[in-house]
Amino acid sequence: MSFYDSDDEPPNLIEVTDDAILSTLPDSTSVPNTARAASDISATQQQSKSLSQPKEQAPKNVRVPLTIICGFLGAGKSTLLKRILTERHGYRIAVIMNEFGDTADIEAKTINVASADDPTAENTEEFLELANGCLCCSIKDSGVAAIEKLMLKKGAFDYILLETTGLADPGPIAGMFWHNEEYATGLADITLDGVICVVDAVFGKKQMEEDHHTDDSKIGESLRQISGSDIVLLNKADLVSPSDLHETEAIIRSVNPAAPIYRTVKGEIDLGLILGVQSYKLPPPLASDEEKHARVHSDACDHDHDEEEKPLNHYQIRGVTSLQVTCPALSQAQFDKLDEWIRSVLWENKLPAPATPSTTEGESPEIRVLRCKGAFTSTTGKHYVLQGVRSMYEISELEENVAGKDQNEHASVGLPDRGKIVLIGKGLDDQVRKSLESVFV
Ligand SMILES: Nc1nc2c(ncn2[C@@H]2O[C@H](COP(=O)(O)OP(=O)(O)OP(=O)(O)O)[C@@H](O)[C@H]2O)c(=O)[nH]1
Repeated sequence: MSFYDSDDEPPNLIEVTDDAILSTLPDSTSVPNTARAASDISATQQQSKSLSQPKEQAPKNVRVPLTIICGFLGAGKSTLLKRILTERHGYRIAVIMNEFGDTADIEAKTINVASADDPTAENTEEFLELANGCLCCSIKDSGVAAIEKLMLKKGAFDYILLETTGLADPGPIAGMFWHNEEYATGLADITLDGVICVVDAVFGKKQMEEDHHTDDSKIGESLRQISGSDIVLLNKADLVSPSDLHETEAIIRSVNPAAPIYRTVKGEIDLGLILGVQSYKLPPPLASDEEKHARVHSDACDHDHDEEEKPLNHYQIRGVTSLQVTCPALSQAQFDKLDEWIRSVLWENKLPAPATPSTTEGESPEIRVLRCKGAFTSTTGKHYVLQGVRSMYEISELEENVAGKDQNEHASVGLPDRGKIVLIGKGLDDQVRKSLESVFV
């Protein structure tokens, strides 16, 4: 069946009135219509008209960054979205609010969620003008076809935000956008900037505990969301005590040590920390424990730091664990061994056979890596970044102008003295650590 069979066909643009514009905003009262300049209005009308057919002068060679916003049910995803859309950031943003819940469908690229009996799945596509002068194209549809069709309007917006449902697993969605070269149409024009997970400071810990207690062969959604994220926002920080915040942060960090955690109230955050961060291109912020500790506690930090590093002795998150291994500058042989090791673990879910088999070590448990990141150098002085989502991974050489940047210039840039590899997933025990470390001997 063709992807563009009539049932799957994404909707055409509908003309919108000012009332329609305001009613589609997350909170229409917060966007004063009078704030729009006449020139902005005519620009909007011009854009609206041009939407039904691609603008000929639209730049075709620039990739549009996309940020996925996932997070627990009611954690504050829409609040964050609203905040981004009403900030003066200069981006013209396309927003996709969708029902990307059935991840298997996404992987199969056969999504058609607009089922006749789902009243929320009505196909609408609207073009909005916001008070800050940015344009917002909102697609309340959920198929890949809708995104591809959106990309035909490339040039009308320069950033895409995709808000998933509270139950969505961001991994397959991120994977789809990350390695989209195989798709012939619009998706190839998108570059994945990063995945933000909004965690509810009030219920997040309970949610993770519940997911932790589920069947050990499964991984709960909240843990998948945290493990698949590049940035975590611990939202509703106003509603809980500092010690509760700290405890939730510790759990999040134990699941995903590679993601910076920022405390927020109603999604209030410097947008430079979450948008345009190029998580899949630049070295991950694999800070030392001390630096990570400082970053997590940079603001609203009013608790006793001596209390901080107490282990979580009442429970451990069993569903997902992480493994961090440092590595020296790699020779070509070590580089090849690392590549082979990663392939075995990500593709075959097992450790490669050791060069000298040990009689003391038993069968390795099944390994399931949800996410891996790393940054390291070669003995020839080249810098590399490792990125992986599920079974897909990429080791890319860092451009010299990026590698040479001062660490302070960009939160994500700056190579550690020693390389570091982080794996997040299941079955990452000491045997896996030893096996990975043996690559660097
Ligand atoms: N006190 C407080 N309330 C917040 C904060 N952030 C969001 N809320 C409120 O929490 C409720 C849920 O926020 P939403 O932004 O709708 O959450 P969501 O993640 O989009 O919800 P779903 O789409 O249903 O999963 C709303 O009533 C918000 O006003 C915060 O930082 N502090």
